[in-house]
Amino acid sequence: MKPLNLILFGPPGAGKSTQAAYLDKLAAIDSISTGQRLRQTVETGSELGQEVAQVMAEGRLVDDTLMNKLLNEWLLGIPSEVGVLLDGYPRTLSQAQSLDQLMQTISRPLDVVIALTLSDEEAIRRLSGRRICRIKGQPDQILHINDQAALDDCRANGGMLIERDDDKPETIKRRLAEYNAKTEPLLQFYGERDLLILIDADGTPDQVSKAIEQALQQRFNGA
Ligand SMILES: Nc1ncnc2c1ncn2[C@@H]1O[C@H](COP(=O)(O)OP(=O)(O)O)[C@@H](O)[C@H]1O
Repeated sequence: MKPLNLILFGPPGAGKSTQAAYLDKLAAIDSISTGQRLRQTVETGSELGQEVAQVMAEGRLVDDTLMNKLLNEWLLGIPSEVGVLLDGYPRTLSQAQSLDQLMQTISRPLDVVIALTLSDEEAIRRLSGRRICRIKGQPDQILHINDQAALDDCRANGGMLIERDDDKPETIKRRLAEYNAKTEPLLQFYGERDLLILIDADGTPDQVSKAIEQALQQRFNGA
């Protein structure tokens, strides 16, 4: 498949990071996961990191001006011959407008927007039981506390189980509310330009990946 420039939308818990990792392998794409990059900024302990940590822990959105500036830097860091997948950006109309401008300036047109859809109930179930298994020297694995085999496997490999600061019940509600109020309206913004593909995310990661792959094949290879 040709290098694509795409946006992956979806409410918290829809499985954006899991699908981004899958799409990374499918095509020549580098992904920018804003949540992940912001958490790295927090880990540096810098002044900016401390500010961001507070906003994230409350489930609010980081300020648009700052986000737009960071995104510009991150996007410019991606070689022009590979595509880009944006996971977690844009999240507001101001961010979408800023992205349009930047993509035009650097001649990197947006090819498609994939929106994962999931009910609030299922998102809450997933997020409140979500844990990260961290094993030294390996990429983080996401698992659910109901998955005993995955928990045992993580412990047996010397992994540490971590709950994200923003996966607390009150914060989850706030994040979903932010998504529904500020981000979901962007679907119309992209739908009007005929860039939007909706994918039901209420399935296993494999089922969702297959649905995405099929939709992309149909759109770009006419399969
Ligand atoms: N584009 C963005 N604009 C503003 N805040 C953002 C953006 N991307 C990430 N964040 C911050 O990082 C948090 C975590 O984002 P992310 O890891 O994508 O999780 P999720 O989408 O599951 O809530 C958000 O709740 C928000 O505080």
